[in-house]
Amino acid sequence: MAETLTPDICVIGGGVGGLSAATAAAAFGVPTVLIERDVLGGQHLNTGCVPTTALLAAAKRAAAARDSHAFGVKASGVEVDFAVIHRRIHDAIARLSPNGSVERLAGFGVRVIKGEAMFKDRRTVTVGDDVEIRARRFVLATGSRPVVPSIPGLDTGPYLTTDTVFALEQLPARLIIIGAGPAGVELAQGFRRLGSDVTLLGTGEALADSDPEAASIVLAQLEREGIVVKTGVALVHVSHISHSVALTIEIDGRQEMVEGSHLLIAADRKPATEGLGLDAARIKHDVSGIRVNGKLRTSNGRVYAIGDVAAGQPRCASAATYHAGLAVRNALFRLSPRVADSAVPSVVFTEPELARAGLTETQARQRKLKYRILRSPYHDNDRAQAEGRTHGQIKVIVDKKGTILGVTIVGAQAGETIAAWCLAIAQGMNIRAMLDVVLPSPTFAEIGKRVAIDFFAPNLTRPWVRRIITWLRILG
Ligand SMILES: Cc1cc2nc3c(=O)[nH]c(=O)nc-3n(C[C@H](O)[C@H](O)[C@H](O)COP(=O)(O)OP(=O)(O)OC[C@H]3O[C@@H](n4cnc5c(N)ncnc54)[C@H](O)[C@@H]3O)c2cc1C
Ligand SMILES: NC(=O)c1ccc[n+]([C@@H]2O[C@H](COP(=O)([O-])OP(=O)(O)OC[C@H]3O[C@@H](n4cnc5c(N)ncnc54)[C@H](O)[C@@H]3O)[C@@H](O)[C@H]2O)c1
Repeated sequence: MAETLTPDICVIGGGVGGLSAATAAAAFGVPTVLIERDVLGGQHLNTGCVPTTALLAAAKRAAAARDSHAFGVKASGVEVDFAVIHRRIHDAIARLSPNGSVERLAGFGVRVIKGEAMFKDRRTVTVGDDVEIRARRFVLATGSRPVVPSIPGLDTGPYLTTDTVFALEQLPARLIIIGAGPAGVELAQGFRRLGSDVTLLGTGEALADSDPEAASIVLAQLEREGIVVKTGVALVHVSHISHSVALTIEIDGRQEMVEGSHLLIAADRKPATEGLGLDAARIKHDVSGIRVNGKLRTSNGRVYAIGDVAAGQPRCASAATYHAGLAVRNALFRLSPRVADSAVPSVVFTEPELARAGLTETQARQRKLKYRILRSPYHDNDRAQAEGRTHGQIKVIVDKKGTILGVTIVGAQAGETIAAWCLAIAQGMNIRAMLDVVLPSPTFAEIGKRVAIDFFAPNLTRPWVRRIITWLRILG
């Protein structure tokens, strides 16, 4: 072995989780090594959140330009130049890449090693034949990879995954998307608004992890925009013919054919555990990922697993960064903070956006909690009416005393307005806090105040309240 290193912390994987863990560890002044086999930044920067957001930004402008006549603004002949959109997506990635570059990490005190990491034993990792690392603690942040479903005929021709779709330099004329989770739904709306014909296929319900009322509002909008959505389908066969693809599906016992120019698989992801030598390190794992306890510790006490590779955890960038902070604190200080299972919010960045903090109603029911639902529609909100963005609602779940358990907002800017609710849930606040706070007006955030008023409204007509008012009136 050419070199042996003995850092305090060795992080494997340089996605958003690994980068956060490595920089956090180095900020405490401890020797830190980060191993990455590909480009730094992982899914978040290269194939996930950043390119999707850049695509959706262009799509929103195209949709706004087309809809502008309703506001008395005529924008005729809206044209999409996909080459510019492609360039903007990759410019955004390039502008953000320096934040996690080898040089910047070196500046923080992180040594980056390029190559494939593999455990040799319980506390030794090798990178090829060149480097051996014996660290005090390891943080595994190797993320996940797209799963390609086994459909007869699929492998006989080309198809896209979320890893390759952002390499497209031309707009797909007729796009079939398999997978109606957040990625499939966001990309369906993005490509449709840019001019593709889009068919979105789900084997189960679309946006199945979201509140069904909220998901139906998003799906209705997708259909209004001309996206063909089919759920509960079985994928029977794929035929690649010249420059097109024909997919046979079965729906309600009937077979039908869906044709397109391109096929995008956004169906599922699997944890990236292969080739890591987990068994040599006695790290328990299965198809769902690396098994962790509530402190993100694996069956090998020296090793933590975070982000997409950790079994049973939400797969999103915010979970990966949250985990990174917890794992580093546990590894360095043995503080043992535990993962709070409702701490990680989620947002589907369609228009309307679908945002959740804390529990959904389904989760509250599964946990047999006693709860009350408060709702307020967007069409009662001043800003929503003034801007003509009235599709949506807020749904708040509170316990009997009003403690906020969960919030789902579907509507304009839901991804921004959910932030206040994330704070409220993290601090264990009561819905009264929303009544007491003064909000700027007119804002979409005011729908939160409306539900708080609804919670307390029944009290205002109670006999004892009337009696107090009567007594005070007598006293002058
Ligand atoms: C299309 C799409 C859109 C998304 N949009 C959002 C969004 O809007 N918001 C959100 O919160 N989440 C979003 N996500 C999910 C989010 O991107 C991921 O949950 C998050 O990036 C996972 O981070 P990670 O650090 O755990 O893993 P990854 O980003 O997968 O990084 C893992 C890294 O480890 C490296 N690696 C793997 N094995 C080894 C090895 N043996 N040795 C060395 N290196 C290794 C990989 O090369 C990779 O760079 C999206 C995902 C997709 C696909
Ligand atoms: N805005 C966001 O926060 C955001 C956006 C995109 C992705 N993500 C996260 O990234 C991860 C990946 O997202 P995703 O949407 O690709 O995956 P997902 O697992 O969330 O959804 C995949 C969908 O494909 C379906 N599916 C599974 N197997 C299938 C098969 N064999 N054939 C057809 N359909 C199948 C599932 O039922 C599900 O509806 C998720 O954890 C997601 O939460 C987050």
